[in-house]
Amino acid sequence: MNVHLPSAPKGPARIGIGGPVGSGKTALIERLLPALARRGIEVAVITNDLVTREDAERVRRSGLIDPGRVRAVEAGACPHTVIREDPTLNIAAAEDLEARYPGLDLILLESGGDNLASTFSLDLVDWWMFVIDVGQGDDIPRKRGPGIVQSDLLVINKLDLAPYVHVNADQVLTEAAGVRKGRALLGCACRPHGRAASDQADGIEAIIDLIVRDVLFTDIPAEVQGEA
Ligand SMILES: Nc1nc2c(ncn2[C@@H]2O[C@H](COP(=O)(O)OP(=O)(O)OP(=O)(O)O)[C@@H](O)[C@H]2O)c(=O)[nH]1
Repeated sequence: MNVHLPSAPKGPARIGIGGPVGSGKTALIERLLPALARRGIEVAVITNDLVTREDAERVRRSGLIDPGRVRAVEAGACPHTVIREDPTLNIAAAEDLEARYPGLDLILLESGGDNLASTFSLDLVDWWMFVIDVGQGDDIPRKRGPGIVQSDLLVINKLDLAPYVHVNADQVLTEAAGVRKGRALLGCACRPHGRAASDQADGIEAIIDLIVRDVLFTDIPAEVQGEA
C-alpha cells in the first residue's frame, strides 16, 4: 500500500534508528518487521556498521524480510559521520531500494552504535528515534545529549531487564519525560527471539501506532486527508 497524503513527497518515508552500542536497535527492527507487515506496511532496511556487514546479515538471515530489501553501509568511521555529516552512502542505498521496490512505505535506517550526541541529518531521514536501554543505568536520560533530547521518539528498551539490574523503570520513564519536554517517549522490551510476551505488552504496537500517526499519517480522518 502507498499510505502517504496526496500532498506528501512521493516515495517511502525514511526513519532513522540510533542509539548506543547494544541498546537493541537491531532487536527493535526484528520486532517491528513482522508487526509492520501485519498492517500491510511495506518496509526495507539499511544497516550501518563500522567495518562489517554484520547487522545486515543478521536481518537478512532472520527470515523476517526479503533479503533483497536489506542494504548494508560500512561507515568506516564514527557512525554519526555517515548519518549526519556526510550521509551520501545512506542516501544512495535508500535511492537504490526505492528504485528497486516502488511500493515501499518505509525505509528503516539503523545507525551503528554511537554515543548520546549522535543525531541524523534531515537530508537523510524524515523522522528518527533514539534507543537506549535500562541496562546502561538509570541515569542515562538525566545525562541528556542530543540523541536523548532531540530525537522524534526516545525508546527505552529492555524493560524486562529492569528488576535484574536494579533499575526503577517507572522512575527512568518519568525522568526521561522531564528531559524530553513533551517529545514522544515510549518504553519497550524487544526480548530475544522466541521469548516475547506480545507486541502489545512489549510496547511494539505503541511504537508502530506512533509511526502510523506521525510518519505515515494514516490515522488522519478521510475528510481531512481530502483537504490536504
Ligand atoms: N532481555 C532483553 N534483551 C534484549 C532486548 N533488546 C535487545 N536485547 C539483547 O541485547 C543485545 C544487543 O541487542 P542488539 O539488537 O544487537 O543491539 P544493537 O543496538 O543493534 O547493537 P549494535 O548494532 O552493536 O549497536 C542482544 O543480545 C539482544 O538479544 C530486550 O528488550 N530485552
